Amino acid sequence: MKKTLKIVKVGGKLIEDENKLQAFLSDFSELEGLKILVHGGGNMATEIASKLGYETKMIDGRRITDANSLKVIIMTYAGLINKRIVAKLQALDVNSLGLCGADGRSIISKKREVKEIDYGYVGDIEVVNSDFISSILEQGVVPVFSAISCTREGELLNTNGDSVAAEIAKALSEKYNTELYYCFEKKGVLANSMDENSVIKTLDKKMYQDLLDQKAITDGMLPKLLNCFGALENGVKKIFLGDARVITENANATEIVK
Ligand SMILES: Nc1ncnc2c1ncn2[C@@H]1O[C@H](COP(=O)(O)OP(=O)(O)O)[C@@H](O)[C@H]1O
Ligand SMILES: CC(=O)N[C@@H](CCC(=O)OP(=O)(O)O)C(=O)O
Repeated sequence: MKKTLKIVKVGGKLIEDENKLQAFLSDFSELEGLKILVHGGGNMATEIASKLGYETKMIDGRRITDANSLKVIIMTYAGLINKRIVAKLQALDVNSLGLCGADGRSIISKKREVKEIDYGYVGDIEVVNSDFISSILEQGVVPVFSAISCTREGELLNTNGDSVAAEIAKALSEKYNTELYYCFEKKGVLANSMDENSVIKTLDKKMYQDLLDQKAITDGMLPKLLNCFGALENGVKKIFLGDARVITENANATEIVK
């Protein structure tokens, strides 16, 4: 029988608040079984870029990444945020290993082709090295991924954190029963973005399409849900979206179903 593997993505707005980050990591440290953490950090990168005089441009929840923003992103995601999270997990007695896509050739991507929009140094994931990742897991070590992938030619690329989590979950579904949890600043997917309590408990593809038609899904929720439905169709067993507590208590969150 396959073991269960939980892949948890935590968004940038939760990790930039020290108290929220600590509470989340404490809950994460108590999760039983095999687990992987993927973190974002978009807000912090925007803030640091601005201090350096670089302007940030986002389209539909995705960052337009020029050469300067790429440098900021590598330093912020793979450096500051990733290493801080790993150190905090060590203090919580979770032996963890911080990675970006170049480490262990774990996430190989291709630079996104320019169509209507030039996203710049942004990667679309081609291969996840599931043998390498499972070899870490089987040693009892928890991989912590930043939202950076790497091309076969050795170029680091900014990669949406939600996509990193979904692609890891899909690739590891051959070896494990995978469950995907997206933790962000709302309680779940909202039917009405003005009403924090309009959480949709169960979201299927038909309802998703209706919400898209009504323009009730915008910004960062667009890549999140696109990734969720892609993951569900590619072997991922359970998917929940909610606030930081969704990993321990998912009754009030959104479950994605076919
Ligand atoms: N229908 C919706 N339900 C919930 N959030 C939504 C919805 N539509 C747009 N959003 C926005 O999407 C954001 C989540 O995406 P994002 O900011 O990228 O999160 P994270 O950085 O945590 O991954 C929410 O904070 C909210 O502003
Ligand atoms: C290409 C792209 O959009 N990459 C994202 C990666 C970080 C991320 O996903 O961070 P959050 O989870 O905090 O939103 C970005 O640079 O914003």
